[in-house]
Amino acid sequence: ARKCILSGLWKNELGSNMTISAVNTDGGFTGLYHTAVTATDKHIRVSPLKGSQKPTNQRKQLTFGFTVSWTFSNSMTVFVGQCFMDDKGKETLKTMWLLREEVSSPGDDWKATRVGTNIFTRIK
Ligand SMILES: O=C(CCCC[C@@H]1SC[C@@H]2NC(=O)N[C@@H]21)NCCc1cc([N+](=O)[O-])ccc1O
Repeated sequence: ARKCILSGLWKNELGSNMTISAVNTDGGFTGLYHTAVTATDKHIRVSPLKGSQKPTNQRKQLTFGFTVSWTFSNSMTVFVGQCFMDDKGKETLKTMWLLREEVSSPGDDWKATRVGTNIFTRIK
């Protein structure tokens, strides 16, 4: 494919994997996220994701964003990124994320958000 396509199965350098469903005409998509890591001692479970991308007819290397609402912890992560394709047609999703945990009081708000990067590649 000469254009990045988000739908399919992806993994990142932490060992997490995600499945993105078909992208609809307005760029919306849903999927499932299975994180390999967690900051809680909770048992990790698959969590839903919802996102949107710029329609591919405009961009080859499209930008996107998605939200994962964790089913096992009162926290939420948003990912934003871009799909890059090398000259062999290999796609890479370079992303940054914000992880917001639920804290018990506004006084703890300062420590409630973590930030990081993740790189995703396709799982054949
Ligand atoms: O762990 C999670 C959900 C999974 C996040 C996985 C991240 S998303 C970015 C990165 N990429 C990826 O694949 N996986 C990781 N929430 C913990 C928040 C939390 C922390 C504490 N605490 O630290 O005390 C207490 C209560 C809490 O709810």
